[in-house]
Amino acid sequence: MSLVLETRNIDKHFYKPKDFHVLKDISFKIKEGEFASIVGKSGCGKSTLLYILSTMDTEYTGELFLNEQLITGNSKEELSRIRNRNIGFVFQFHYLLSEFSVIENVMLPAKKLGEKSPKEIKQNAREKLEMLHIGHLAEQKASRISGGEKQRVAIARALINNPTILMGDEPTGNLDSHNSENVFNIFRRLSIEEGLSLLIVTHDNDFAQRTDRIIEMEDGRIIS
Ligand SMILES: Nc1ncnc2c1ncn2[C@@H]1O[C@H](COP(=O)(O)OP(=O)(O)OP(=O)(O)O)[C@@H](O)[C@H]1O
Repeated sequence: MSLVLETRNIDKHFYKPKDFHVLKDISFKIKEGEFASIVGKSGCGKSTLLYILSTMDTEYTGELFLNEQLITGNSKEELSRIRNRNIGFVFQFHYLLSEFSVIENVMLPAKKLGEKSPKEIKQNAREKLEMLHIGHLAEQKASRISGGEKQRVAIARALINNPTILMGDEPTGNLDSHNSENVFNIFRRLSIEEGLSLLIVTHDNDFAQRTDRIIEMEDGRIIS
């Protein structure tokens, strides 16, 4: 099975207000279709790590590979293209554009990538919404749907460019247990049926326990 993500000896310091060694020798691999979680106490470096893995932060040492290609050292423009095409994101807060319809929100990352016609993008967006059982909401304004539905729209938006990996920072952090369960089941199905890899930062122990692998962090290190 191919490797989707690999880190080799990633280290990072914050230098302001004083030198702080936030990530220490982080090395791990995520395979195709693997559903992994990152856990650890508040402040241990989970979000900082995710920011690097998502290619948004380039201020680190060590190496980051995506789909077996070294991407550390690539230009900002190249990283932006790689990110758009290969990585989907889901956050605690959905960041939908409230005045846009559901389907317009889902279409945005594909429009930004600019590789398909508007008609094709709309068709793909419809398919993603159907897959998440919210096809009937396509023409609704994003401000008019429930919190659980918004998070499903955010997942559809994250999937629109058919990424190889979906990364999440507390994607169930703002949801009740019923909607969290829904999101977990969607992620599980995506890993099994679509071969999507998932790497999810979570404080939800129940959620983490049911993923394929738990990456546990403490004080900037992986401890298990
Ligand atoms: N820009 C920054 N400059 C300096 N220190 C920072 C910066 N960003 C984060 N930190 C510090 O780095 C440490 C790790 O932060 P990070 O947000 O990665 O932790 P976390 O494990 O995601 O925490 P939480 O679970 O609360 O979200 C914290 O001590 C934080 O205060």
